[in-house]
Amino acid sequence: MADDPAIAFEHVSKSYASGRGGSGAAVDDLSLAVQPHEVLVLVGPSGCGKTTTLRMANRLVEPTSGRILLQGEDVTTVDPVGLRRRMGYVIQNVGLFPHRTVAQNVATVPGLVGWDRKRTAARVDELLDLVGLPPDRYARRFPHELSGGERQRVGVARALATDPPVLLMDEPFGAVDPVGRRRLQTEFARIQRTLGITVMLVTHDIDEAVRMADRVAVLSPGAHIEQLASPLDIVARPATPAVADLVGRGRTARLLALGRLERADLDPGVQAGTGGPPLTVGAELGDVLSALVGADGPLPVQDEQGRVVGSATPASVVRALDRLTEPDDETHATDGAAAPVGTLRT
Ligand SMILES: Nc1ncnc2c1ncn2[C@@H]1O[C@H](COP(=O)(O)OP(=O)(O)OP(=O)(O)O)[C@@H](O)[C@H]1O
Repeated sequence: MADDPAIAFEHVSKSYASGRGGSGAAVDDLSLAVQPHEVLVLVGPSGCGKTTTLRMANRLVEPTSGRILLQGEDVTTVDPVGLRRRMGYVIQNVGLFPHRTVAQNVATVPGLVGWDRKRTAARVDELLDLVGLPPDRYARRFPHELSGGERQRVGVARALATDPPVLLMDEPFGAVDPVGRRRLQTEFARIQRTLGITVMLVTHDIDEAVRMADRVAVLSPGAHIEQLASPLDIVARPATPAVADLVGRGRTARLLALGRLERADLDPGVQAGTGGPPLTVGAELGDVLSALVGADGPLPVQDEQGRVVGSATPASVVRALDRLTEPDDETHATDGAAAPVGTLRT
């Protein structure tokens, strides 16, 4: 069981009774495994089956066919209350109980599963601290006394209350303004790493996907997997035209955020420019570019031991982008979906 995926979808399909005709299944023969401790993000256009997929995992929607396993166990054999305790669920707009305080909202599932008052109160305080809402200031407030971002934090705390190994998140930051959203994403990434929790997250925002994910599954209608890969691979080497289309706008900017400087990108000469901070092999390309913009020439680059191993110029960044987008084997060279970065402008 220890080696089982956290969640496995095996040939899962879902057709809604009200669906038109037989061919338009919301989810059509999906097989997908979410590994323990990873953040797997489902991204794709509206109506492609993301929410249906997520809701089948916790049995808010029953599959028409196929099996879904939670840590090796068929979810249909787990009683629904036990299942919810093992899978937290966070949705857009949270769905907090409006007439209950923050503390009472977070205590919902512990109450359902019969925790005593003391244990519940301690857990509520711990979780509010974890999500950045100090209990002395927030525990007694009501949802209408919170900002949108604070409500989302309460939603995350509530979903984590019984320490579930798996968290399902459906557009969890969708209702928050872009700045607050970015902050929530960063904080949530910290919480996820701290807890080592397995996360399956649904979004239609490719930037959120590549920022949050260990792996991204790009879906097309019927929850068909267009590509399942690391964020960098998705952006640098889209496997199909649909993926290329999704990452197309802003692709170079995303590559600058995801890509790293390597030795092979450097100019061999060790000319020391001035005005920029020291650069190291492995630096984020966006940081390299920023440093070069503030410098008056090539910048020396050090290895992990602090030895200067070459210098970085704007050409180094272009080389890095070309390296990242070069097809590295036949599987990536599909239909010219991954245009060389030199042809892309963000
Ligand atoms: N209860 C339902 N009854 C009938 N059809 C449904 C139902 N729920 C979803 N569908 C249909 O199933 C398909 C997939 O819907 P789903 O909500 O899973 O997509 P999604 O990718 O999450 O979309 P969005 O990004 O817009 O939320 C859509 O065509 C939708 O109209």
